[in-house]
Amino acid sequence: MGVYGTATEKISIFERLLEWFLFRFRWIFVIPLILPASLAYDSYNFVRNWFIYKVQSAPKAHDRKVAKIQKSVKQWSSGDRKKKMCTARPGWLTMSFRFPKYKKDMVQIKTNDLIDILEIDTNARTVRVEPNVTMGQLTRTLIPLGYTLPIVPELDDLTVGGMINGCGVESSGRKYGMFQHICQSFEIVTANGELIFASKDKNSEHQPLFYGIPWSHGTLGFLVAATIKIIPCKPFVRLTYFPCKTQKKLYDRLSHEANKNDNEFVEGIQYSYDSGMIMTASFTEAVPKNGSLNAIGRWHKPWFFKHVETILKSGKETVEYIPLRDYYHRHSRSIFWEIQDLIPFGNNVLFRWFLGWTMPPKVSLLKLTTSGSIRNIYNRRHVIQDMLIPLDNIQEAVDIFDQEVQIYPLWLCPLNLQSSPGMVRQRAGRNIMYVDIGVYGNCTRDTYEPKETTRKIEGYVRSVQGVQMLYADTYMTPSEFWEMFDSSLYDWLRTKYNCKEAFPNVYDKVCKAARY
Ligand SMILES: Cc1cc2nc3c(=O)[nH]c(=O)nc-3n(C[C@H](O)[C@H](O)[C@H](O)COP(=O)(O)OP(=O)(O)OC[C@H]3O[C@@H](n4cnc5c(N)ncnc54)[C@H](O)[C@@H]3O)c2cc1C
Ligand SMILES: NC(=O)C1=CN([C@@H]2O[C@H](COP(=O)(O)OP(=O)(O)OC[C@H]3O[C@@H](n4cnc5c(N)ncnc54)[C@H](OP(=O)(O)O)[C@@H]3O)[C@@H](O)[C@H]2O)C=CC1
Ligand SMILES: CC(C)=CCC[C@@H](C)[C@H]1CC[C@H]2C3=C(CC[C@]12C)[C@@]1(C)CC[C@H](O)C[C@@H]1CC3
Repeated sequence: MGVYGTATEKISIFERLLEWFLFRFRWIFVIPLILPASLAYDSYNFVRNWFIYKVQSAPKAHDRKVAKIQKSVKQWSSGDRKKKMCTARPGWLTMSFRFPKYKKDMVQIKTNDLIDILEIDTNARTVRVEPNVTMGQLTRTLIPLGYTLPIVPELDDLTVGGMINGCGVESSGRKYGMFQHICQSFEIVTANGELIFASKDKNSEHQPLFYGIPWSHGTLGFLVAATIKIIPCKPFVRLTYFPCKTQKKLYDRLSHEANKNDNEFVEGIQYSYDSGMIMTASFTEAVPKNGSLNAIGRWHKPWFFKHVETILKSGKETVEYIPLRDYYHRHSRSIFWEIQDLIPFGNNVLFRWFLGWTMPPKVSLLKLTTSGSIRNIYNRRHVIQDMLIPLDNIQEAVDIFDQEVQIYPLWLCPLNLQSSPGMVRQRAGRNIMYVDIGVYGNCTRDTYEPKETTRKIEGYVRSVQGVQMLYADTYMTPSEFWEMFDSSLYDWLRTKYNCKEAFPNVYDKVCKAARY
């Protein structure tokens, strides 16, 4: 029997065929099981969250929940401290492809029930939330009140805790930066069980901790609440599509629009080496009489990236009016473009009209049911990476992605990176326009080796003072990691707040060895 693979990973033709079959025909399982389960899960949460919000029981319950967390941490602190702590959020719920290995050897602190919006203060223009509140929950609550978060990372199930302890980017990043930049303060349970308030305010005693938390992945304390800025919004966005048929036009347009103050939102989708679409949007009160309304979130509508591709093919600059919530979650229904591997015929008009209302499958349930064989295929062929690099380097960066993985579409999301203290190293002393290049899909290059290829890309990203989003697989060594990220504030905070015994170092949580 023929054997394929690298020296470390030999597999037979039979195994490969079985994997391929399971991957290709996964929809047989996804449609009758995962879709109804996703619908049931979402419906339950919708009703539960609506009820809790209406009876306003969350703020009282919050103090009780936090006291329980403090008690568990104090118990750990007075114990033998042989094991370190992490949250008890199960690996399958998290928005990365990997299952965290580290959790099973650690003391898991139950932060799972911190799932409520605590307070919306329209005078102060803030919302105070628990960390497991999701982006979908926030847009559903805030938009009808005429408010929104300045940055809404698009997948419905992303959590505030993940966006703060990890990182969050979205098409309004050109104006507001990353999710951490729209936060005002964090309430943290420290390694000795104390509850502290870390605020952006320069007079706040714990201000350095406020800057240290983003990207630290829960290794400086447990986040139990966050106060985030809100801004007034309007019910629609006016979205302009700029088709670009050469790479130069695409990047020139991206750079021009990212630096233009009138744009609230700017994103690009690159469909091939030399073509793509740049989209800009701003809030608008109503659809003008001759305007074209497109409720892209409705169940029977084409997947957003396919709709954009159709406009690209037409080559016509186009304007559409889109309901705000549909715009924010435009990539949810097709999980960017990942859905085409799971349900290849999902964008067919008949499927959309008959079963579109059951979509999308929940990422967490897909993750929970990813068998070993499917995981092998993903490990060998599939790339899920986001690299944040200076916008001026985009051409060079895409050349490297093209040479190494040749995956399209690419997601291009400009973001204004502030020069503030913290793990993300940006020492210019002024804001610099970065771009997140998101690569999600199957690699078509024969030379692709997950580790070597990713290391080459990581090396390039470091060389231009870029950073890799840490939900993705990172193959860097500790010294390479700390060359990419800034440890000065982090290390000092680890000592000041007695974190070294309590929590692993962030590298040990995010490196490949810590994940299945
Ligand atoms: C031994 C020790 C003691 C410490 N004691 C305290 C303390 O008492 N109080 C306290 O608050 N902190 C303390 N810290 C933390 C310290 O504030 C941070 O490490 C701080 O970021 C160091 O700044 P730096 O410019 O020296 O380092 P750098 O490594 O140059 O920069 C650190 C961060 O600041 C950013 N930065 C650099 N230049 C600029 C700029 N011009 N504009 C905006 N951002 C910039 C960088 O991007 C980076 O994220 C201590 C750290 C150490 C190692
Ligand atoms: N548009 C975007 O920006 C997108 C971003 N992502 C990425 O997905 C991830 C978010 O996924 P999500 O499932 O929401 O979050 P996760 O559960 O994956 O959490 C991410 C990290 O934050 C830590 N964390 C979460 N909550 C707390 C808390 N209350 N206290 C302390 N630490 C905490 C976790 O620690 P522990 O390991 O202890 O649980 C974990 O290390 C982010 O890393 C983000 O970068 C993914 C898709 C889109
Ligand atoms: C916009 C940014 C910054 C990132 C988007 C990343 C997402 C596209 C990925 C994050 C987690 C990924 C998972 C999958 C697809 C791609 C992501 C949503 C799967 C659903 C693919 C199918 C597997 O069986 C389960 C995966 C879980 C994680």
